[in-house]
Amino acid sequence: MRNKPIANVNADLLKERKNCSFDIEELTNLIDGGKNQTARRREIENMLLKNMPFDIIPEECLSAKEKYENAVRKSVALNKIGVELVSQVTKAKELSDLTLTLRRVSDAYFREVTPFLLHLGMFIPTILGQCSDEQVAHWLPLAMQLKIIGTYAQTELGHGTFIRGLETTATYDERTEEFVLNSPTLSSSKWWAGGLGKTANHCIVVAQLYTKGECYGTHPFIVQIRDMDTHMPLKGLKVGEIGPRLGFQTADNGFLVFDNFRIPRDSLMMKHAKVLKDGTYVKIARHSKLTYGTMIFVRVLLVSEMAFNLSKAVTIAVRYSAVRRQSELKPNEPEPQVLDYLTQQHKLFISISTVYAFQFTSNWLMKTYHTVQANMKHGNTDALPELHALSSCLKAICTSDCSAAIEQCRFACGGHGYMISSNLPSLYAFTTATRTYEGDYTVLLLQTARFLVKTWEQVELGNAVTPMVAYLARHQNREAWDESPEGIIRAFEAIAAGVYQTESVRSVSFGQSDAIKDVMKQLSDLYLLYWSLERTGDLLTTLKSTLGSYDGRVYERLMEEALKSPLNQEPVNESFHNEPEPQVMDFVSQQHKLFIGIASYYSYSMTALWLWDILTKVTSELGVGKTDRLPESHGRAVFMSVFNSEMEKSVSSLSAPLQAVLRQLVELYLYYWTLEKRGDLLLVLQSTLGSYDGRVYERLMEEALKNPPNKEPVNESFHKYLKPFIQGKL
Ligand SMILES: CCCCCCCCCC/C=C\CCCCCCCC(=O)SCCNC(=O)CCNC(=O)[C@H](O)C(C)(C)COP(=O)(O)OP(=O)(O)OC[C@H]1O[C@@H](n2cnc3c(N)ncnc32)[C@H](O)[C@@H]1OP(=O)(O)O
Ligand SMILES: Cc1cc2nc3c(=O)[nH]c(=O)nc-3n(C[C@H](O)[C@H](O)[C@H](O)COP(=O)(O)OP(=O)(O)OC[C@H]3O[C@@H](n4cnc5c(N)ncnc54)[C@H](O)[C@@H]3O)c2cc1C
Repeated sequence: MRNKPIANVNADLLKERKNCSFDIEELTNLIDGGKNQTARRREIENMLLKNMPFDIIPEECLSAKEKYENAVRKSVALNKIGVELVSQVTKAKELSDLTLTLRRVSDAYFREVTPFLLHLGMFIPTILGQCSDEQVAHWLPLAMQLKIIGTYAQTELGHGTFIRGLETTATYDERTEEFVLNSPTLSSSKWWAGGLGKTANHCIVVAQLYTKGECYGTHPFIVQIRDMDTHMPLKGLKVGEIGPRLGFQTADNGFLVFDNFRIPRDSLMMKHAKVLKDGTYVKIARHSKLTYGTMIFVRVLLVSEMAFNLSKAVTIAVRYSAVRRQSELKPNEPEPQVLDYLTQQHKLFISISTVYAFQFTSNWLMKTYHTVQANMKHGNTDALPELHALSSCLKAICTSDCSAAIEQCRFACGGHGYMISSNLPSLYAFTTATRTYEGDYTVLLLQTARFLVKTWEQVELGNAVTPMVAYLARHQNREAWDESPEGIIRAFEAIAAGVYQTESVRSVSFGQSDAIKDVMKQLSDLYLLYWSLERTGDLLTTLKSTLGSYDGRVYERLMEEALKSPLNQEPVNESFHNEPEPQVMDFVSQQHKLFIGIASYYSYSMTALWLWDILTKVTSELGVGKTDRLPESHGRAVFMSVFNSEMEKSVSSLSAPLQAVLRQLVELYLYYWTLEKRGDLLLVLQSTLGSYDGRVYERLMEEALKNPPNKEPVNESFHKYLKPFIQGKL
């Protein structure tokens, strides 16, 4: 399909392609993983092109409800083909290649994401990773053939990061051999699960397991949540869509609240722990964190997801930069392509290199993941902590870098890059979420730091550490290395850079032509040089700080530095004899403090008047006394208003300079209290998160309930597409 010549190609693009120093097909094969894989991908693309419904109206022009229904329509058509293709596969490797190809190609049909993303990305992997063999045999075929549609509900209104703090309870009732699910508080409402709002009929629920009066911590349960025929939510639970968000608009992220909702005993996913009929808890896992396994898997997946998303963004930006011409550099000559500007290349080339850094590292990380999994099957969990640390830091960095790089690509496309139709805003909205979900950036980096500190302790004790962190031992020389946060950050940057360089060299060392090797080498060098320049500060061996020295001799160093000061080279400065002492007003730093205050005063006085209107409105709308701060605000408002109007009346007979000073006093009063009481004014922020009273969860839930998709219990796309599809009638 793509290798056929296309008519009417822009002349500048053609020229750029002709200038290419290597065979594009060869690089395509490298990216796909070989010639056969390229051929297979094209075959699947052609099949989808023939069979997939395209958008008639662009997705972005539809209402939220229409967007969702359109996404279901396309997902069902795509999954029909996917299920058919999967059923023809016999080998595990073929299945993983096919899944990856489908994942990549399917993206072409969605501006946003499919409501089935969680089914594919987390529901199926959790069945594989958390179910006993018998449970896998039951659930996996149903899930693979999409007879059931699932999602993964771990996060709650009150907790996403701190999993041990989840509040949903699953209490075993040995009389009926059931677990009883409850959401004891508002903050325990499940929140965020993709596909939960409208699409899924099953859900993995992570809850605190109680049996025989004891709590055994969080465990995953597989739970049916909607009737398979009517799609109505089952009795004992409340489920809905959480409301509009930055991206993921077609993923129907949902909430779920349990009220004594009963599920059979074998709903507990029993690979790592089980509860016997009589309620006895049996631990099977050799490592307490194996129930977190799906998260590790998805973090590994996300590295390649980021490579893919950035590759799309940078392809868009590079092609457009070849087409776009701007500014007359020489009179009567054509304007140059923006791609020719060095500053434009600076924006784009690092993204290209980053794509390859991510993709090579991702291939390596996935192999490492499978090796660790294979070892764990034989009971060896030794490598799990390192895999957790590695997947955490690589996930954190690549998601963060990827969304920043996509923003650069958007900047590189000027105003047109801001159009939804450029796809750059959607790519950004999708990738910036990845920095938060599946483990927040900071939190995951802290997990890695924890591992590195522990490893460092082992190095200090002279114990052996794994090859990946062996460089810590090599760098025991204090001059080159230290255990400061900067040192730790430097350490994991070294890991990432090291993997990229070795993996890219290994991947291009056979088969590939010299031309490809040259380009890969250049990209690799660019990546390393770019980041060493970006992080020059971290790479400095001394911190140039009296306070941060390794040996902690803070006071000695402060004194040594003080003694070096030129002022200390003479016992009495000549100004003592000759110059008058300056007024503090003459110090620039003092003027800075004062003049900013004066300038701010003028600008804020305008703002204060504006805020005043709002404050009055808020006070009257909410009613005095509704919160304990409102009476105070009211009193303050009366003072302000009386002072303002009374002063105005009385100053008219005074001289102009005095009038001006008194007016300034009024404004100062308003300004002072506006700043002092800005917390109260937050009432105008229109934010569920930033309200003055801090009723965050209540407001999130209130807003979610106002959400139009929640006005109908079952969306019509269920009857039109989902039901016929699930029942094999489509
Ligand atoms: C037709 C088309 C075809 C399509 C094909 C399908 C392909 C689809 C691909 C799509 C790709 C992706 C899409 C996915 C979409 C996902 C959407 C988002 C989903 C979610 O967000 S789900 C929710 C995720 N939530 C989180 O990630 C929560 C983050 N929090 C945590 O992970 C943990 O709570 C914690 C921060 C790690 C802390 O945990 P805890 O308090 O229990 O632990 P401690 O800090 O006290 O540490 C104790 C000890 O445990 C070690 N440890 C922690 N975690 C792990 C782990 N995961 N594994 C191993 N060990 C772990 C930690 O290191 C400590 O060890 P130590 O004591 O130091 O030895
Ligand atoms: C688009 C999207 C889709 C999602 N899909 C799902 C889904 O399908 N299923 C699901 O279960 N969840 C899902 N989530 C939820 C997601 O996993 C959580 O939002 C994520 O894990 C972060 O947790 P949090 O929201 O509680 O953030 P918080 O932990 O509240 O983070 C807030 C701030 O506190 C900081 N912080 C928190 N803890 C610490 C700490 N220990 N040390 C230092 N700083 C800290 C963070 O760095 C951050 O700056 C989704 C989220 C999004 C945005």
